Amino acid sequence: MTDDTWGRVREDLRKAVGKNNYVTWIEPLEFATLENGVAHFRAPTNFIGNWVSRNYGDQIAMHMSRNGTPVQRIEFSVGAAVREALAASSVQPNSVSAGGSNAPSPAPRPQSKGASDMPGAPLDKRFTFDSFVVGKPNELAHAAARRVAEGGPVSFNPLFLYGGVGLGKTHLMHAIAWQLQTDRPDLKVVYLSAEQFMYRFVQALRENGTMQFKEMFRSVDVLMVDDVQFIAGKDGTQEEFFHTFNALVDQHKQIIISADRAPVEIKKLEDRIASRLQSGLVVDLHPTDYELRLGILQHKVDQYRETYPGLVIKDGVLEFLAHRISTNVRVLEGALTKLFAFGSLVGREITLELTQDCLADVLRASDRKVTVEEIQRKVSEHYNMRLSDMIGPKRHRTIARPRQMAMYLSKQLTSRSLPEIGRRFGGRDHTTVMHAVRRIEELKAVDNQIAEDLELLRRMLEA
Ligand SMILES: Nc1ncnc2c1ncn2[C@@H]1O[C@H](COP(=O)(O)OP(=O)(O)OP(=O)(O)O)[C@@H](O)[C@H]1O
Repeated sequence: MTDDTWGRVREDLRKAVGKNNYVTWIEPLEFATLENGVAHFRAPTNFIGNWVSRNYGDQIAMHMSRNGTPVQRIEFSVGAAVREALAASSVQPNSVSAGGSNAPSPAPRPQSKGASDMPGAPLDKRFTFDSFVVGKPNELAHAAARRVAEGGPVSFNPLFLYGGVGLGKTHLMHAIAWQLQTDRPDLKVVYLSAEQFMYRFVQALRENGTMQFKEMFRSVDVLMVDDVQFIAGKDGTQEEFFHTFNALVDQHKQIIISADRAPVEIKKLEDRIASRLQSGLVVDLHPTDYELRLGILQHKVDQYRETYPGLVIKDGVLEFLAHRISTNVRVLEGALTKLFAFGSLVGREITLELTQDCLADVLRASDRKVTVEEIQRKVSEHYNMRLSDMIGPKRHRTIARPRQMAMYLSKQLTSRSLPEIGRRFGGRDHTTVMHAVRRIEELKAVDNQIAEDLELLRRMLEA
């Protein structure tokens, strides 16, 4: 492909994706080679490459083909060329987690005091408190987020939100930002991913702009950093983050952090940083339960009604989905989107049968995988004991026996190793788990009650 052709493709893409998206995502790309139908591009960072690949890959391929260069695949690698345009651009890359694969165009960055010269990512306009469904697994995180969003005196700093993939961390952070923008436009609110923080920092180092970088970050009123686990092991960035963090806390500025796990569990994160991160309020988003999943689906269906008026969804379909898709909310949403699109395309009402056909692959992929935590919960409910006793030190038979059963079930139903199971049971040794497994196997053979209980628990867990 000649430079001319790439020029025309870029022009078409600019029209197709809009100026902001174009400047942020397409302009930094450098066309490298075209071989055997594979177009190779260099992107300034992995982050940009991944994002473009997921969100604009098809469009790039299409416009190349339309301009006489048919391609089957687009590939990205990280190249040395970092376009000045990106550095100079006031529009910064959105976080991957802020959008996911079906992310809409980034909304305009919130306008706030001094926002024009601040780094930060655009907010997703769908991620507000109104669209966040609250249930038991996320009620504490939601309440804490609401409190911070009031913008009153800082009562816990930082607010540290953690939880597994797709459980709503980014959604809550954006919701806080949106509310603050509306109610407290006087505050400088900055949201960005830890990867972007690093990117800005490295860029500042390269351009001798560290002073400016420091001043910029230390002048914000509310700083939100998403997916902070990303900076673990990146020494320079950790150090800078630590100083930024301390400077803001000293000034009583609110900091909100998210990660995929608790601060102490983030490997290669310096101890002093981990301890700083947990010095405020640490709340986790638990895996969704059935009720929450159903609530989210119902909420989404209400929203979809505007796009697909008249589309009928039969009783039992949402319950079926809430039951069968228990991985994460993003997958749940994706399934519903596909179902609605399919239903409206074929002009049929959405029945259970259609759902099973249309979502066969999604349903297969999310066949239930039992976790040690679920096992602990179910077993403690069954024996009417406190969940904390599962991991606690008590050795009385009424507690020790169910604990051994939970260890046994964990070995049977999950792929966790003995040491991993031991760690999840309050840091016990793998020999303790091994002993428990053997003991329960023996008891099962001679004690009908235990055998029945185990069978019942297994069925409940695999349901
Ligand atoms: N309680 C909820 N109510 C409504 N939507 C939700 C809820 N929880 C998650 N979602 C939706 O699920 C999707 C994934 O959420 P989000 O991106 O916030 O997850 P995350 O925890 O940041 O995940 P990651 O670890 O991948 O960054 C989003 O579209 C979000 O709107």
